[in-house]
Amino acid sequence: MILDKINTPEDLRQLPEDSLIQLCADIRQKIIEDCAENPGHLGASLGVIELTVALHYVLNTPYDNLIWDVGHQSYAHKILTGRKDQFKMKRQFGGISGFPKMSESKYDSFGTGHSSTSISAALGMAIAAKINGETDRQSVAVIGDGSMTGGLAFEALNNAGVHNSNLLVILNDNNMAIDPNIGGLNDYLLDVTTSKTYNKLKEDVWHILGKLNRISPGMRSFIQNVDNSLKSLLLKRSNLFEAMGLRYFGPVDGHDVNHLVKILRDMKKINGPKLLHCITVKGKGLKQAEADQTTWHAPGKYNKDTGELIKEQNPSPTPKFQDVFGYTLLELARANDKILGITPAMPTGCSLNIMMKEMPERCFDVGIAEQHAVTFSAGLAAKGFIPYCNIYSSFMQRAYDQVIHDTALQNLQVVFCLDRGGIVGADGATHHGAYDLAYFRCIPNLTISAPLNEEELRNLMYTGQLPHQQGPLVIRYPRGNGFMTNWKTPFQELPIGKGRCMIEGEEIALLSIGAIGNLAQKAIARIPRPTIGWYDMRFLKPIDEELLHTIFSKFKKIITLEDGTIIGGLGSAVIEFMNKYHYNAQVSRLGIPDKFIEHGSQQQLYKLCGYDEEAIYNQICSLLKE
Ligand SMILES: Cc1ncc(C[n+]2csc(CCOP(=O)(O)OP(=O)(O)O)c2C)c(N)n1
Ligand SMILES: CC(=O)[C@@H](O)[C@H](O)COP(=O)(O)O
Ligand SMILES: [Mg+2]
Repeated sequence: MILDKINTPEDLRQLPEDSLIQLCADIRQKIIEDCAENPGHLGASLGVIELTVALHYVLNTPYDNLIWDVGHQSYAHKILTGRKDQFKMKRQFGGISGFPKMSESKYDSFGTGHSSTSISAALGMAIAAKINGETDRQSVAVIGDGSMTGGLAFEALNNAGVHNSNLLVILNDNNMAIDPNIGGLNDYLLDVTTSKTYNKLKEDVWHILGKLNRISPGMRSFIQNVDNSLKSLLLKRSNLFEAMGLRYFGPVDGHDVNHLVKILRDMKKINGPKLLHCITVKGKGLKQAEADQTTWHAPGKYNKDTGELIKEQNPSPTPKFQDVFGYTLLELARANDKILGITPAMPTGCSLNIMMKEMPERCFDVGIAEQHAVTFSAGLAAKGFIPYCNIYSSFMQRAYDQVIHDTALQNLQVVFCLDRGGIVGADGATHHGAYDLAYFRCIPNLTISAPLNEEELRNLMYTGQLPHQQGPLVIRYPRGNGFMTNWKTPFQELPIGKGRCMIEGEEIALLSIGAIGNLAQKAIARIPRPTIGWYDMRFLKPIDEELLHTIFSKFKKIITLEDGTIIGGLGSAVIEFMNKYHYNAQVSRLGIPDKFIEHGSQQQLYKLCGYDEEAIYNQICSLLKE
């Protein structure tokens, strides 16, 4: 294996060009073998192996900046940049991250995980290099066609066009996001790829480029100028990226490593912002992954020889929360024709695809565009529809102002279903839904809820569409399976802002919000009753003050439990209540501490944060001893 001899890009750059194809094959084999046992984002990473090898071969990394948008496609990059042996432990507790991370490697020029950031970051680095007089330093952003639909990417392109910096954007166009990439940009990219006029222009540009290599620098700049003025008019009219001020090259075959090397070498000689459009295949090299790209985006375990997916040994008898959302929304939508479903590019992830199958005209996949998803929903609500806007908690961070300015301020009835609230597991720090309870609690008009289980999720979703429901409602639930086998219970309206006592107690009151309360229940079951009282608060805002008065009048020891950051969430709300009404109690707050939490299983991370079942039990015991 050639890969055996390669540990760093410096080793790679010693290889003759004719061995690059074999190196790509070796890397592909390693990724397929390792991910079979230790799953991750397979499809995207298989699609950029040739690009990764060509980039590290031509660029002078880490002096040159190389930024991977989202970063889920960075496996070949990790293998080639000193992490070959650690790759087996990626995404596991204590192992390397599944995403690029500046603290992990000097070759990770910028940390990613959320989409559409790469062009902004690369432009920042390109301008920094320019200011520093480093005219030879390249800054390269590799961004997918899906991530290019994000508003931030467009903001960056718009800005890049007016700076004469050494920025290269590689558009990795595989015509897919996690689900099929849909929208105007996607149609445009397909047009560019197939248009005859366009390909003619492209050939002319390559022709000039080829000649540039063989002539003197003075002549080169003269021809470049002539080429620019002759073509700019035509290209600017016909090409979006040229119109924004970037020179456009392509489309090229993103799996022809030797051709990519040649093109990248040529492009290094051209100053100013430029974009190379590469056509790739998501899942390249594994038949099943190419055939079903959505499943193989992050497929779980599979047989490395046959590519057959391995079924879970003991599948959970309870449903995933996301599926409870999906089936419940369809059920509600059948009965209420005002209900619509919105997702920013996660129809499979959040299970809106369940409603999409039956009612495609009432579901909207708006692209990787969380800000737009929220304001679009607000617009629909302003005209009397009831949008269920489903966004993963950590991606909702993008749309904060849209929730405040466009939705809450106008008190519009949008139901925000926040999937992946709390610790998510292997995706790690970029993806934990740690902050939502805290960042939403300070927004007026917003009702914030978190269901304890499937039945509660259904009832909250039901309550959200009732005619007397006012303003925006947040329903926040975690990644993974619920707790009930018979979860399709009849709908019941839940009183807004009301919590409930689950277990009566005498010495300590444990107040929880959301599904993490089920761990509290288990911990309390180990203590002889009736010592510990358990309260499921259901709503963080408005918080149930009546219930809190009852609790504070009875208990002097209180534990709060939330699967979210301690600062600003339930614990903070309870302490604020205590101060407001001058109660005096000892309040211990369990939740995510004030630091970024890495990757691992959910259980490992609950333990790390001090709120797994054992930690809750220990906290109760230590309070009992006092
Ligand atoms: C802000 C944000 N929203 C959603 C996601 C979830 N997500 C991760 S990868 C992906 C699809 C990306 O598509 P593309 O950029 O084309 O890359 P590909 O997977 O096709 O290589 C999505 C929606 C994310 N990481 N960040
Ligand atoms: C890279 C990315 O952002 C998504 O693929 C994310 O990993 C999906 O997470 P779930 O597995 O929780 O749907
Ligand atoms: Mg794509």
